[in-house]
Amino acid sequence: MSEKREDYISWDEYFMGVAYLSSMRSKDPNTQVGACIVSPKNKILSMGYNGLPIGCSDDEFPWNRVEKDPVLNKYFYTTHSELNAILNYRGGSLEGSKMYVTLFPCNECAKAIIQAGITKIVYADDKYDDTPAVVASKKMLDAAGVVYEKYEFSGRKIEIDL
Ligand SMILES: Nc1nc(=O)n([C@H]2C[C@H](O)[C@@H](COP(=O)(O)O)O2)cc1CO
Ligand SMILES: [Zn+2]
Repeated sequence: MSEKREDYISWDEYFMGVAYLSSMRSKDPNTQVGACIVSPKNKILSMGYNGLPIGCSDDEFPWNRVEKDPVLNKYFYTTHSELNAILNYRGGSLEGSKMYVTLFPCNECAKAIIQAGITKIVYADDKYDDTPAVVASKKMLDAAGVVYEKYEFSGRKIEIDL
């Protein structure tokens, strides 16, 4: 009788891998973010990446970051991956679920995460940790009892022929 294979990916690699795969759909030239929401029983409930709302053309809206006029920058228009993952969910409740996300959530997404009942965040990168948005985000997540944990990179590389 043959044994089961042993080099299968872990739950964490699976869910963070899906978050990274989602981020690859982003049209943002500077930062691509992906999120994956998982039930307490390890079922994937939803995914999202940072992008424009439906009907707002990727080719017509701006992708700038540093224009003086904020209307000419992307920030007023892009929906963050975390909010998209929450909004993409078409099932019942996200109460008690976990979110895997490639970049630490901002204050706006933290509010949505808290209000959706998500109780744990696993994040890969925290490159904006010293910004007010992330400081405020952590303040709210702490107050609401949402646990956040840094993803531990396993070193595994996955190549997929598409
Ligand atoms: N947690 C996050 N999730 C996201 O989806 N984003 C998105 C918004 C922008 O489209 C992009 C950040 O652009 P930049 O400032 O690094 O050029 O990533 C940003 C953050 C940061 O808080
Ligand atoms: Zn956000």
